[in-house]
Amino acid sequence: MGEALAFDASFIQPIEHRPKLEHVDPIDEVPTIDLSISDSRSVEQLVSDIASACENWGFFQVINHGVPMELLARMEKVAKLFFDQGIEEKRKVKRDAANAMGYHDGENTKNVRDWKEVFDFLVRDRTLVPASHEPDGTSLRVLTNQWPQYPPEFRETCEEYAKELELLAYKLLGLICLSLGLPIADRLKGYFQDEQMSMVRLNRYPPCSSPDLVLGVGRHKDAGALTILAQDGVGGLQVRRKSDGEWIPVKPISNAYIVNIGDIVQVWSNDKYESVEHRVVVNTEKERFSIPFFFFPAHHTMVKPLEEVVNEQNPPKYREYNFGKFFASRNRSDFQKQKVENVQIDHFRLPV
Ligand SMILES: O=C(O)CCC(=O)C(=O)O
Ligand SMILES: [Fe+2]
Repeated sequence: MGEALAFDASFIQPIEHRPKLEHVDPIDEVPTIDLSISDSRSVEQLVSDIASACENWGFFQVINHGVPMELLARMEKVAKLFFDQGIEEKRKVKRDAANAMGYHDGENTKNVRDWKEVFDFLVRDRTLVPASHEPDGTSLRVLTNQWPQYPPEFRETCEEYAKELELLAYKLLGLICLSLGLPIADRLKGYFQDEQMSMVRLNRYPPCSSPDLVLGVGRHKDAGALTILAQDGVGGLQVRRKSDGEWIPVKPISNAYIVNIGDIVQVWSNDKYESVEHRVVVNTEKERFSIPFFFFPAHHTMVKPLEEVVNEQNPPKYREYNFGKFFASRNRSDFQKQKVENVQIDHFRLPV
């Protein structure tokens, strides 16, 4: 992805979405939560910290999360070695309409091109997904991973990483369950076992001569249940603060993961927790790497407010929707510019 692309109009954000690049001093920041339990820190305290972070921010960072830091370091290394290759090499594992996994450098968020290149792989290889976004279509297709030859340890490292992150995802899902007052931490696990659609993405954001005109990823909400993100020390992720709508940078903390609530947890919690908008700004100097793990349930999951959460005073705010179809519609814009804004959970909101 060359610097000359800076002047390609497809990257240019509408004026109202261009980033302010001057330093913003956040009055308060995304909370950091220690996941370890000790004599001085009970599970109840941890669950209560998770509840406040989910309600107030929809985003938090976690430390003492159990993922070995040497494994993350190896992931960052193979990501860099892969992206540092020439475009011809990377395009050998290019994603296309037939295979959604692999390398690509042309994603659109809200119809503007993102200033990044990515490599995607599934946590469960050979995952079933709906063949089309059409609501009536019932046929499925199989998504498979494709792996580059270089670096040779790429595949093994990615597979090992995905397994570790899945464990962290279950841990966080359990804590979120408890924080919503559900009696059993494993209540939501069944939606993910066997056929989960979870995937890991390696992102590289190249430096850009006009960072004021573009975004690494345009503002968006994540469609899954949770996202668990590793970012390097460069910074660039910004979160829309719920209290005032300001874009607040998420400070890089070494050895921490950033966790955010996705659309599914918003619906499950009947809006107690919200999936918050975020975006990535780029800079003139440094390339940035990040690695999100998107925790997605099985394609056939029907998403609706949890029975344990709704009652007469808090009636369901959404009608149910099929996650696989939601995901398929959301991803259409990756290949073809869409004339309309892509699907959002608000389309399933029930009238009050
Ligand atoms: O790179 C980042 O910091 C965030 C990326 C992101 O939000 C996404 O890929 O959904
Ligand atoms: Fe995101």
